[in-house]
Amino acid sequence: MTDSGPSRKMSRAKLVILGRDNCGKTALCVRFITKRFIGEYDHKKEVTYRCRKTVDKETIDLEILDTANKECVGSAAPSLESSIKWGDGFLIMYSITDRSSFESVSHLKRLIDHVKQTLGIPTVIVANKCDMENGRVVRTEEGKALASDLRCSFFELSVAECSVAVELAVEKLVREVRLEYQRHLLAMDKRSRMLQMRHALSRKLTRSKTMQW
Ligand SMILES: Nc1nc2c(ncn2[C@@H]2O[C@H](COP(=O)(O)OP(=O)(O)OP(=O)(O)O)[C@@H](O)[C@H]2O)c(=O)[nH]1
Repeated sequence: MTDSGPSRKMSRAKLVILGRDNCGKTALCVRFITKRFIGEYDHKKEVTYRCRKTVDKETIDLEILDTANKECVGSAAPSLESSIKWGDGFLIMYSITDRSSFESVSHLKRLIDHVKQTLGIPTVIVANKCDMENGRVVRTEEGKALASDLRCSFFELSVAECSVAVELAVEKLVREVRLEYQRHLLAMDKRSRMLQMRHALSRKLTRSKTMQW
């Protein structure tokens, strides 16, 4: 997140896409950036995409980290933690056709809270592959309930079938990151006002002591 000068608008944000292997993370990134759905990708590499988008009439430069096949335990954990430290906002994905991907959502959310050492980090949960109704093993209600427990926004969509739904989900995350940025600025302003007041008060006290002498 960075301040773009006097207007204090957020000009950049770093988003991290998390989720079990094969849930559609790369497909979502590519869909968001190019509006295209491409069936198969190289699954081995972690990639950072850069793009400029306009959300609510404000332009923003996004860096989107597509994490590769990461679990929250074992040898991949330190690298996952460094990706989380890097990010401003998180999109956790699962596939409605893979229960283990659904089960990893809460582990990932807990890890985000732990690494960031605070609650309320902008996080959106995306249930993917809703075009595969025949293979569904996670009900929409389960996804909604989990998102509500974890206090995250929730989208069920098909990256394969709907570009607009992908845009809505990522834009929601951008809005949440912006809101957090504004909150952070307000807190900083408040802190600096308090410090100014404290300095002014201590100067006044010193002056009045000097006068007594
Ligand atoms: N039917 C359907 N298939 C999808 C959808 N999204 C992704 N896929 C397919 O799911 C498979 C995995 O997609 P990826 O985008 O590579 O998944 P990933 O999460 O990046 O996988 P890893 O790189 O292994 O972590 C590919 O064969 C995609 O074509 C979807 O909405 N519907």
